[in-house]
Amino acid sequence: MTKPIVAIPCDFRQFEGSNWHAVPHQYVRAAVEGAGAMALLVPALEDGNDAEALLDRVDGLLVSGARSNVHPSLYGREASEQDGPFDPARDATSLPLIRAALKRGMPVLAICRGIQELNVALGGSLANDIQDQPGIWDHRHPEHPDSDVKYAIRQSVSVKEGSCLARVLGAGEIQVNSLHRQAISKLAPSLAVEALADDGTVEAVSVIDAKGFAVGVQWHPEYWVGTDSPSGQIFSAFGEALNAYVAGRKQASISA
Ligand SMILES: N[C@@H](CCC(=O)NCCCC(=O)O)C(=O)O
Repeated sequence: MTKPIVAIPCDFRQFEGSNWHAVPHQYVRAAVEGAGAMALLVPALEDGNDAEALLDRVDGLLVSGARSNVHPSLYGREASEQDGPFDPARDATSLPLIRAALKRGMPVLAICRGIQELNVALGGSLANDIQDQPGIWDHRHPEHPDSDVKYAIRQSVSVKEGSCLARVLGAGEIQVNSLHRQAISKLAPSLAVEALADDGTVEAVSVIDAKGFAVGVQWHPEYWVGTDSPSGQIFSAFGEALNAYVAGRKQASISA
């Protein structure tokens, strides 16, 4: 069977004095090794991307994490200095892709910034610097040069009974990593909470009545996909959904 192709929207970044379209390798590796797919990186453009044309050529969408934050104007708020850094090109690329992929029933896995984009794309809002709120932990990564330390598994989340994730991981407590200072505030109407941290932070969602796999997680299953069981199970389930989508497309083209 031909490998499914997963679109991954890039960040618009500046390295070595020039502008780059970039995705951290861990997401590409997880798509390839965890989901058995090929990764297609989508340039982050404020204008010029055609979501429908792109989705006609891929089989799924993987929306990665990023240091930048979704611009508050996209969920009806004024932006302040503290809300940054921003990446408007990433916003302009990701949000239309998320909406269009969900409309087609294409598998979507949204991670960290990705779950935040999923929520905003569907009409929800975000809270900034959640660690400053009473009773909320510090979900940010430890400042450390070693990525394995930054992405260390160090937090419990509880997967809800009867959720999509429960069908993949089983309901109950799992251990995850945590590298974020924003989180879902107003939940988009078409999203269901799938997992919560002990401090009440939304850690996973799914799209209600989605035609296919449509899950967002606030943690980073991509990083330990090869060694951490829940991480591997999430990407394996994503891969199964991708293959089912490919088979469905083939069947539709035969019947047409
Ligand atoms: N900016 C958002 C999303 C955080 C996120 O995606 N983190 C992964 C990258 C971590 C890093 O390299 O710093 C937030 O802070 O909530």
